[in-house]
Amino acid sequence: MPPPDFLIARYSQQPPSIRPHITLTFAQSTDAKIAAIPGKQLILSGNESMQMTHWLRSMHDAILVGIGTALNDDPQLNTRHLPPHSPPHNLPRPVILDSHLRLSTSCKLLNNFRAGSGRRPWVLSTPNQDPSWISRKEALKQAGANIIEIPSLNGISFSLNSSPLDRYALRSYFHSRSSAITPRS
Ligand SMILES: NC(=O)C1=CN([C@@H]2O[C@H](COP(=O)(O)OP(=O)(O)OC[C@H]3O[C@@H](n4cnc5c(N)ncnc54)[C@H](O)[C@@H]3O)[C@@H](O)[C@H]2O)C=CC1
Ligand SMILES: Nc1nc(O)c(N)c(N[C@@H]2O[C@H](COP(=O)(O)O)[C@@H](O)[C@H]2O)n1
Repeated sequence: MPPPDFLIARYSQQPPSIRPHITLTFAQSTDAKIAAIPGKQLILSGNESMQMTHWLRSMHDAILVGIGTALNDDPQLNTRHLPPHSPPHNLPRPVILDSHLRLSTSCKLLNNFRAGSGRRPWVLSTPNQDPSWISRKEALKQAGANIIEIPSLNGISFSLNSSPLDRYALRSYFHSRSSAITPRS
């Protein structure tokens, strides 16, 4: 089964050659909320909407979330709601913004990677000489994460003209929006 026509029409265009193609998505309640109480994942999407999200995931190179989302939701960021297909649907590369390397070594993203059912997660962090940061870096690498160190003062900048992801040849990414990550033009 292919993706719905309206998604094919929108996403079959080649991504622009200079800037990456970014899709920003979030599910919102009728009273404009995207999250509930801390520590609890809030499922807002119904079945059809969730399936559309998974089609979108299959059509992007990567999916970007903040560490707050990774810790709160322990997400999988895969395409498991799509009908089985041969060859398998494209899985987006999970990319986590995590300056202090708080990601758990036993999170589902790393478990799925080690089980062969998910891509290796990329953790974008800020280099640090603190021994505890270095030891967390080693533990996460051991668990399968690719730690990408990006010097920054006030958080990793995602200016549309020079995203750190450009350097890693990700031409499209799917940005699951939380409250904290906002794109700058
Ligand atoms: N309804 C929906 O569609 C979605 C809801 N959510 C919800 O959002 C909540 C999590 O939100 P938050 O923790 O506020 O946001 P978040 O998931 O973006 O995490 C915030 C943290 O990410 C890191 N971060 C973000 N941008 C960064 C940057 N440019 N450079 C370096 N580090 C950066 C910082 O450590 C920051 O404190 C969860 O409850 C989750 O369920 C998340 C995604 C989609
Ligand atoms: N499409 C959509 N609908 C909702 O109701 C949601 N809460 C989200 N959240 C995003 O999806 C991630 C969970 O992914 P998995 O189901 O574990 O694959 C979550 O972390 C948010 O980024 N999305």
